[in-house]
Amino acid sequence: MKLSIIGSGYVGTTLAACLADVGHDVVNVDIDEDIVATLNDGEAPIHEPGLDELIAEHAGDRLRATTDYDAVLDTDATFLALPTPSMEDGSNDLTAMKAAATSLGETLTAKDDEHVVITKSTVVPSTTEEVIAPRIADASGMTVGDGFHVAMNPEFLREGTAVSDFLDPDKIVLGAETDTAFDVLDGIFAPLVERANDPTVVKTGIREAEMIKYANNAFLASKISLANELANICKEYDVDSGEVLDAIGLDSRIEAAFLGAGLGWGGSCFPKDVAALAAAARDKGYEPKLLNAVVAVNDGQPGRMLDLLRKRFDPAGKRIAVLGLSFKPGTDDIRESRAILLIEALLDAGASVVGYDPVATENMREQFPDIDYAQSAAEALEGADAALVATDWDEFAALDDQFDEMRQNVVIDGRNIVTRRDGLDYESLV
Ligand SMILES: NC(=O)c1ccc[n+]([C@@H]2O[C@H](COP(=O)([O-])OP(=O)(O)OC[C@H]3O[C@@H](n4cnc5c(N)ncnc54)[C@H](O)[C@@H]3O)[C@@H](O)[C@H]2O)c1
Ligand SMILES: O=c1ccn([C@@H]2O[C@H](COP(=O)(O)OP(=O)(O)O[C@H]3O[C@H](CO)[C@@H](O)[C@H](O)[C@H]3O)[C@@H](O)[C@H]2O)c(=O)[nH]1
Repeated sequence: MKLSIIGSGYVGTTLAACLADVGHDVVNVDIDEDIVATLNDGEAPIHEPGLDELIAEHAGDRLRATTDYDAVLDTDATFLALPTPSMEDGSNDLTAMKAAATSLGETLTAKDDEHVVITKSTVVPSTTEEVIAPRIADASGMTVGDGFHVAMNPEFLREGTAVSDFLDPDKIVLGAETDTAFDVLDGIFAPLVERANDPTVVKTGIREAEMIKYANNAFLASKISLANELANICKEYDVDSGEVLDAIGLDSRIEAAFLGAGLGWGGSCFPKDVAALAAAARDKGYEPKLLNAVVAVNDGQPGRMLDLLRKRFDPAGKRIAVLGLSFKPGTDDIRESRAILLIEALLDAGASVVGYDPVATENMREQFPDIDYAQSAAEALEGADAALVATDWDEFAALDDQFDEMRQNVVIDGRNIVTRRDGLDYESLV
């Protein structure tokens, strides 16, 4: 099939490369000329394992990029993969979605055959039908179901494993209200389903598809917060929370994934999506009590880590190494990274901070240009009074005599990853 994708960030680029790989002709439309040029040069505009290879293979053939919306005219369907960031009250900022819907509608006036517009972005229930579809209708002069159709296909990929998550998903959720839309969605995903490891295809309504995405992320974030709360209680009773969480994860009704206790969840999705779902609930007069608590537990973890440091000494005037700056291992993304909160708190307390991360240093330097950055964990530890471990990069598990170069031997582990050794004043957050 011929497909267009508006927005070529983490999701749009992965979607484009993977859909080209399963055999479709794909064009990416983005307002960012640099991203378009990078894609047309056969390179990935973002850092994701396997993405460079797919783009190098298909660019100039089944995959191209442009800033010109007219490219959608030669396609059967368009995905909207635009950002939906948080506004002050947590609700979605739909500026990019609205702008893209209007541009798309204006373009579709020149199209003779029917077109299917698929929301890929994470949006609260009713957004596709009540915000996006009316804008396309107004700008195109067409009506929903006659000239164009709308659909919703939420995305569950994780950063760091985006390509493999997309090409081998647990489930594919297709939300639509018309047979035409479902037929087009079937045509798009059939070659992926055939190649993947038997994913379940969930066919549902548009609002249900929108909600499934939020429910998925809310559940995972809640699971981590519950693991953190249990681990915090374990700590009070000198109980090994790792053993407890591993054991409950063996229950097939609970499952081991996302029980990793520690500094909590960050990234571009969980904080934004839990906030948007809570804001959407409040908008309808329902106070989301459990989600509020899930956020509160998450927000509390960095402060608990600082308390463990303060138990040893006042950080004012001390040199503190923060190991790990990205929001999770395997990515250079620092959005909503817990390390940001630690660094802010340390600076507020009058400490001097040296940060180290295998790949995220340059991104953190934009946020904190005035702290020190080390080229290695060993360099960060040299002369430090304490080390705070913020991200579970594998290399931190292997640290050993590098700790000998610290001025004081305090190590507070926010991810329970450092191997215990003699001579360290080591404490895990959980
Ligand atoms: N990043 C993830 O891991 C992930 C996973 C699942 C779902 N999502 C959701 O997918 C959506 C997109 O997220 P992302 O991380 O890919 O965003 P992103 O910020 O990485 O990319 C968005 C792209 O849209 C482009 N854009 C903005 N306005 C435009 C316009 N009017 N016309 C054309 N292009 C325009 C930007 O230039 C940018 O390249 C969000 O709703 C997000 O919540 C993200
Ligand atoms: O047991 C765990 C697992 C994760 N995390 C933290 O949770 C955050 C998010 O991690 P992860 O879910 O692996 O990364 P994301 O790329 O943010 O992916 C989430 O957000 C995406 C955007 O919506 C969804 O598509 C994915 O399904 C969903 O997992 C990170 O800060 C992790 O450190 C924990 O603290 N403990």
